[in-house]
Amino acid sequence: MCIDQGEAPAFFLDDLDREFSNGFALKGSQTTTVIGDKTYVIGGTDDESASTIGVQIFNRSTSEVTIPTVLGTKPKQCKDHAALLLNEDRILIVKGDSTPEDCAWLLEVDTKFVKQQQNNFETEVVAWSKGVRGDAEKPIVISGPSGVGKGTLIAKLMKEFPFMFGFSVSHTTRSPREKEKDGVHYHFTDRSVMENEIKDGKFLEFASVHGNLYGTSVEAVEVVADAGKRCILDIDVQGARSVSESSLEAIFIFICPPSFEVLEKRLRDRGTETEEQIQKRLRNARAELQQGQSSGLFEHILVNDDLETCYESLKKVLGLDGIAGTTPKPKFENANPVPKFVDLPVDRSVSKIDKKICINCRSAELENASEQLFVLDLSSLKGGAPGRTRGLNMYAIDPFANGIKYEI
Ligand SMILES: Nc1ncnc2c1ncn2[C@@H]1O[C@H](COP(=O)(O)OP(=O)(O)OP(=O)(O)O)[C@@H](O)[C@H]1O
Ligand SMILES: Nc1nc2c(ncn2[C@@H]2O[C@H](COP(=O)(O)O)[C@@H](O)[C@H]2O)c(=O)[nH]1
Repeated sequence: MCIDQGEAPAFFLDDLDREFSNGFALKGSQTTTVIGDKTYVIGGTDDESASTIGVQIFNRSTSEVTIPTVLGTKPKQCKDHAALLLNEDRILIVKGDSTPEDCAWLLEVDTKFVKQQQNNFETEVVAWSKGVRGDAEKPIVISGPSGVGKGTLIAKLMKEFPFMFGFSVSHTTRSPREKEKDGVHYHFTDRSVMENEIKDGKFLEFASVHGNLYGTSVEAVEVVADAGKRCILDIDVQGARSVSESSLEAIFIFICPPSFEVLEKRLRDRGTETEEQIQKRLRNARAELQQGQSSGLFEHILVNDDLETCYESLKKVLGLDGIAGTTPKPKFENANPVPKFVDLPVDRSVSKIDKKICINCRSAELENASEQLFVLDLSSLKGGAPGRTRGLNMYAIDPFANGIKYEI
């Protein structure tokens, strides 16, 4: 067997007590998890039409129930789930009747990220992130004044290494330029829509740049990582600072022009801005150059004088000098049968052995097998909300093939 032997499984059955002192009663599939004075009630909502799993907090010292601000992508409702407290700061939710890709979710309740957001929102905050397998390489943040050549360098990188890099498509309230496509260069949006989405916690970072709103959604970064690629963000210095303070670990690169005059010429020659906008961008460039070079935020500062020389320096920083970029990464092929569904036992109990969560799934997958053991290995979890918690390992153990592990 690949789970540790000799340790008695600890069974978790959360909601033994289904009524609270203030008369608040749990509904069918809701579970409770206690942390200090707070009981997190997970599942269902007051609005039964809601399609995602709801969260309420019962404060035992005040007997009040609050609905927190919920950040991150929320998991879809399911008929059943199990809840397990991890490290006093996040709760693992195992969805019953789900696919392996959608079975593990983490609700951060007291992590560094949640504490920061509580200060911003001045409310109770919790944040969902989806547990996913494998690691993602650190995203690359590229900043520099408007017209310095960030977009040109990124386009070269993506062209040479199409299988390696993916671009984080930002949201912006500025109007599209002639050749720009919605959803490719930017998600073009209205200010009021974007402001509401910012309030809803959709953005990893956002800033007002040259009079318009720009922002990186959590989803923009995560879809690139989900596709197995390394994410590139083209954002201004304010945005880079916000990313450095977020839970996203990234590499920060600042691009400088050889001189202010050259920067001005490139902006003018590009021909995409009015004179008024050019003046505004140049005024902002002075401040950005000063901050970029002196803030200590950027680990790498490159001068874009000759394009090819700067591109080679960028490749070197990324460890790509001498690497051919056209070969796709081999896909992981799994020869073993894998279960299509994770189904919780009737009593919703799952057992935790060290950092492994074991679930006796009812399975229609394996003929003659009434159940099979499904293991969620949390020993290499990385990152956290917003978005995805990576490094989850999942495998099934065939009850008939002693010791054979099926990677999912
Ligand atoms: N090394 C270079 N030498 C000469 N021209 C360059 C060089 N790098 C970029 N350019 C040109 O400068 C202009 C501005 O480049 P680009 O649009 O990539 O800048 P940017 O930093 O992405 O600007 P913004 O922040 O406004 O999006 C473009 O016309 C591009 O072709
Ligand atoms: N903070 C953020 N800055 C962003 C984002 N997307 C782009 N940008 C920066 O805005 C300026 C202007 O871009 P332009 O396309 O109008 O020329 C440039 O410096 C970009 O780096 C973002 O999501 N967040």
